Amino acid sequence: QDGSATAVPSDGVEYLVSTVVGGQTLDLDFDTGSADLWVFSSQLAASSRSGHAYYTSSKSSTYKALSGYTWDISYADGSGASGNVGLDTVQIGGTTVTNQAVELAKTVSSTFVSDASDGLVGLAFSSINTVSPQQQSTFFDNAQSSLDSPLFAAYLPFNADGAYDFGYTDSSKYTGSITYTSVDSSNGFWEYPSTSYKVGSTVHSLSGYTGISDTGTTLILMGDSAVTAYYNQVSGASYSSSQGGYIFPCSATLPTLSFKIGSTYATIPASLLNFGTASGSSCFGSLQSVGSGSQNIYGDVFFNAYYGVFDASGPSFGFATI
Ligand SMILES: O=C(NNC1=NCCC1)c1ccc(Br)cc1
Repeated sequence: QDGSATAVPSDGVEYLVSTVVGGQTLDLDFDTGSADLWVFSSQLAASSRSGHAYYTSSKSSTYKALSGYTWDISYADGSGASGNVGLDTVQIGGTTVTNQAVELAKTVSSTFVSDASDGLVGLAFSSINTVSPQQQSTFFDNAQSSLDSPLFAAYLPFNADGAYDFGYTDSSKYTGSITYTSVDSSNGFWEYPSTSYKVGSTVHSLSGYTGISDTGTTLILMGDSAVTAYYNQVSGASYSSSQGGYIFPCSATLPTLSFKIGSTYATIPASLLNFGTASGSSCFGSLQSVGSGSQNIYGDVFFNAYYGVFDASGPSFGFATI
């Protein structure tokens, strides 16, 4: 059963989707960069649950415990969570999956306590699910057989309600055509070659680099050579260790940033490259460093400009201008 669920922007950091788990409604962060569906649960300390909706398995008539199953996830930004596992019915928009592995948090890191989400829905490949002793399938993997097409799409417009579409692409959410590229899922991500970028109109090579489409990451994270090349073109830009990234005068003129997804450039407009006020008259850049490694991470700021299609047949990733 195809369907669409509304994604609401929260604090400019994430988009939350109202999701029903065992009859209980939670606001979850859909994350194409991980593969665990986990929720704040009644097993958490009250101080960790503060400000959050949480799932209580004893209140669900359809919950089935998976005895002895555990999960423990660490994200690239240093956040993490862990707990135990059961099966329950999960409803997202018009799509329902029965016997979905639902990972109940017993611990969550401070980032999650302070963020607005009540848990995450992992939409990367099930090969990186952290449940032990038996890996579990993602909501999307479980839903595929009931969808018209084995795909979902992310529509995340800047500062406005968006959507996740399951089983179809919605042509009212994009202009022009969708450009697809083959995905290498061997690392468990929606990953593809990303071997060139442009600062304004100046072309740079990124030999051997890949990109990952990751709705669970807020910003655009690229290698230091690209980040340095970009901010060298921004008057007054500097790296601020106190702010944890590159900042610039809010009055600065920003160049566009383009990067290849497969063989086609995606272009991020200057307006999206100013993430907002850091402090005083300094603004924080939407482009920041991914640190070491050759994987660029194209997060929500990318999806603010492009409708993203995650197609399991292939697999492939497609994008079209919003
Ligand atoms: O963790 C990742 N994405 N999701 C989330 N981040 C923070 C909370 C959720 C992530 C995935 C792949 C790579 Br490469 C780097 C980061």
